[in-house]
Amino acid sequence: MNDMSQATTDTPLARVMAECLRLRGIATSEAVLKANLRGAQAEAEVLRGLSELGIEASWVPAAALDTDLLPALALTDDGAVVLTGLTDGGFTTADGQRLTADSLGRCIAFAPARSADSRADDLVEGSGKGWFWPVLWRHRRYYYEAAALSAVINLLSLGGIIFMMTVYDRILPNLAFVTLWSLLAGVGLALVFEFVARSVRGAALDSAGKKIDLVLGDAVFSRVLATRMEARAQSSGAFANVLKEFESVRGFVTSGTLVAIADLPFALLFLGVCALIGGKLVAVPLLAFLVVMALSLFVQIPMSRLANENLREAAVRHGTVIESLEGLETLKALRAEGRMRRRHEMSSGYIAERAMTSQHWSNLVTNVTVALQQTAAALMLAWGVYLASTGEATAGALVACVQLNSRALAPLVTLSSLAVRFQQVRSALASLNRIMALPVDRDPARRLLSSDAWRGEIELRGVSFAYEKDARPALDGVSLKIAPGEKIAILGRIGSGKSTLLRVLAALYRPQEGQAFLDGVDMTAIEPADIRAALLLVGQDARLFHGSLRENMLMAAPDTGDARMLEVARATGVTALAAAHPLGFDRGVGERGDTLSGGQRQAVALARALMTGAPMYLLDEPTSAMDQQTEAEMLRTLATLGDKGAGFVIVTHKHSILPLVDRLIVMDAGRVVADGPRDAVVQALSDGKVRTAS
Ligand SMILES: Nc1ncnc2c1ncn2[C@@H]1O[C@H](COP(=O)(O)OP(=O)(O)OP(=O)(O)O)[C@@H](O)[C@H]1O
Repeated sequence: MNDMSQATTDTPLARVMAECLRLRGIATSEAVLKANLRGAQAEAEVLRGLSELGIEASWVPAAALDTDLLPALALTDDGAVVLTGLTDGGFTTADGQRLTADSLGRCIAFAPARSADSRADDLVEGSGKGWFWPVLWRHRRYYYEAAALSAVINLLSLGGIIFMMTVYDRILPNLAFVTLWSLLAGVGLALVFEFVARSVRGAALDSAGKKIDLVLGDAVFSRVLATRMEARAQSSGAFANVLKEFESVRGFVTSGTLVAIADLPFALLFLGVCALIGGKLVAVPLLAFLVVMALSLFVQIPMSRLANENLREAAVRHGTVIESLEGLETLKALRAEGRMRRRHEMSSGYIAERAMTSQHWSNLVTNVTVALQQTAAALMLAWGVYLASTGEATAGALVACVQLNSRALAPLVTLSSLAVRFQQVRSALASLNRIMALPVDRDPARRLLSSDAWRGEIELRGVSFAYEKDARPALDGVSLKIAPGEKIAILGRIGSGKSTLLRVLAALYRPQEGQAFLDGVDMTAIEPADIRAALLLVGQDARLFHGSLRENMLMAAPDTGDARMLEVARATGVTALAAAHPLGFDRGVGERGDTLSGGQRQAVALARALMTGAPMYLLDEPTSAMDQQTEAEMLRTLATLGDKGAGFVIVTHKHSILPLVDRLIVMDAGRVVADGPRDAVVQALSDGKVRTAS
């Protein structure tokens, strides 16, 4: 089987790959590989996913494998195997089979593990600028091609001008028709070449555009998904807007814009030729050229400021739009549409005003350039007449110089009209650089621990965490230990830090003080995907994603078969949801799960989590939107979970959940104020012996 999409989703490729990597001395778990390779459609995507984990790999045909590259992973008709040794004309696999090279598809060979050496870190981890220019540099071939073609086009156009001069100076006075037709044929040929060169140049830039788009687009989006929660922007809309701006950056570096830049040196060539032909006459276009250049550079100052202001306001406007769309129901119910509309209107007005001023500056440069182009032509002609009267210039030289003047100033007209865009792009690139420099979940310089056998034992030592720098900490010196399989409820008033505690346990946020351990290992030394697979969080908002019920159920465990899905669906009441729709498990759930009720969404979210078979679940009010009967069914499911050895930590405001747990933790103002066996804590609470801050 050579189709990666099949291999990564339908077969336990991640398991086989983890085994292969282990044999190669690279420790990584199935969970981590699944998290990074899921959805990889192309071979290059698999390599990119691995490279993000610091694993160097390459695709090779089976016949090219030698002992240095073994163990390697090979795709077969049934999935994947680990090749461990070479035999005559074939391979032995990790499970003792013998396979011929012909029966194998493409293979992945892994480079041996490298030790992390912090001495190189400064060079490797840049300030966020390293994502863009190196990619452009890698595609420089296309730009060289485009620049070479620009040279050809400019030189050919020079031929046209020389032709015109010859017609005036030699052909017209002598009525040399034969020469005229031969020259005309030459010019015709040059025009055909110019047309071809322009088309090829366009195609080269398009190819560069497509390739750069794929690489950079993916790099930016992957980085956004990998950004640490505490580092991401508060407004998703504003964040999304910066991503949208990536389009403008991409469009700029792969559009005809660069052609105008490549034309600029030829402006000097045209001026040089003008000096050769027209002598002193070149002073006129040279002066015009310098004035336009100076003006173009000067207007960059206000335009840069305007572009920055516009980008900021466009982010605010996008944030307003996204927030309004997400909360449309509530806005309508509160009749608060006007408030959002006004915010949108204000932003739009601000943006339009600045866009107009930018355009005004750009128009000024364009108009001045065009006016100077024409003035220079008129002045050259007038001065040319005087020069011609003294024999210093010919009529042909005059006509050629006027042409050269317009050719020399033409790229400036294009560039000045692109100045607005250039400033937008510069400003967008600066924002993107900031995003690309945000800290990510996974420190690429560290070789993180990875295993599939986490037991779910948790320990926090003096953990403190605040969402914002000077805000009161949401967790304040929390210390606790949770044994594998324990069933614990966390109680506490609203805002006491219960959800934050679960988020820190799931490694979504890192403690600013203190340490968190999983199975005795500091969580900062473990692959975040491993922590999240072992300590599975079901958040308060039970968020589903656009797609079918089945896709949502299988989201965290795509390799699971239908039998397991049905078992979990039955236990969580999701089968009833499927049965109520003609499409069954293929029914769509809408964006965010909007076509389901709140309680139904919670049932699916819980089922989705249970599919993974994690050793410990972190449940944040998982049944808050359910009716009594459904809740009772859920709780029975949770209890059976516990019986199978999995533990859970459940945040709840419901007393009906307490009989299910052995231990209670009470939180107040970010601190643990009571922790112990359930009955003892309930007693202490009812006796008023638990001291709270308020
Ligand atoms: N994303 C966030 N950004 C900033 N502050 C936050 C964020 N989430 C929570 N907080 C603050 O952190 C504190 C603890 O919130 P948390 O959600 O952990 O409380 P909780 O005990 O789970 O409350 P509830 O029972 O209402 O769910 C609160 O003061 C809250 O205002």
